[in-house]
Amino acid sequence: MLIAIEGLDGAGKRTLARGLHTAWQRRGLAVATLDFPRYHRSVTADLAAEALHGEHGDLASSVYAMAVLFALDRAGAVDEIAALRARHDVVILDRYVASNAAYSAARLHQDADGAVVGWVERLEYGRLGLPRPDRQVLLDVSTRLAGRRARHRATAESDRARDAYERDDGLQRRTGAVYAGLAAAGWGGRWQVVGGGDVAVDPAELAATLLTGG
Ligand SMILES: Nc1ncnc2c1ncn2[C@@H]1O[C@H](COP(=O)(O)OP(=O)(O)OP(=O)(O)O)[C@@H](O)[C@H]1O
Ligand SMILES: Cc1cn([C@H]2C[C@H](O)[C@@H](COP(=O)(O)O)O2)c(=O)[nH]c1=O
Repeated sequence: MLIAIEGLDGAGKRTLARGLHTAWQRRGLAVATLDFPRYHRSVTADLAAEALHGEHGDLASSVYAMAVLFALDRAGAVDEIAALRARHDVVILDRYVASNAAYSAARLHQDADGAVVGWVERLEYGRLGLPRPDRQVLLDVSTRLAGRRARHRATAESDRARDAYERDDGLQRRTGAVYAGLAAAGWGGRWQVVGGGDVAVDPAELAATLLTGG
């Protein structure tokens, strides 16, 4: 089972992914987690991060160029995803293709049925051959809470200074709206929305729900 966790910067995706991982392991399942972008493992991922921290000239100003970098990072992981799926009951992806759709559309002030969302779908699920996830979990934390967590993390961890997307409150707000639209439309497969109203998500409960298909 391939599960993608999606949401805003600072929403708590990594924390939730760890919680799900532990919950499924406790049930005796073989679980693997893969984070995107694959920092320090993929040149394209590192180029994207560097661009979002002000390097590489005007690279970050191009929505499509940034999206291609993120997509090529994932394309380089197609075999790895297949191998992980072959050896595990559950593979958790911390961000996946929908991140590219949501952030690109938000940057272009488009919504979930805008042109760039269709372009991401054709590029990644089409030409690059990425597998569609069995379930996409949208961690629907408010922009305010996600922003507060991202700011707190930036002060607490010296290597986690906020990047250009994280500093842009308007972009985060629009990204949240696009994510909601993608989930409502069932973009790329089935979605489960959790954490709305900033309620705490119990990873063990969610792990059980995802397995039973609820
Ligand atoms: N449920 C929670 N309650 C309190 N703090 C949380 C919770 N979830 C995450 N945090 C904290 O918020 C910060 C961001 O969390 P996390 O790294 O999991 O977010 P993320 O969505 O993976 O972020 P990004 O996409 O920017 O990497 C971290 O400092 C984390 O400890
Ligand atoms: C994978 C991916 C990410 N992004 C955006 C989302 C974030 O703002 C940055 C960096 O990701 P991180 O999880 O905060 O490290 O990049 C994107 O636009 N498209 C993608 O495919």
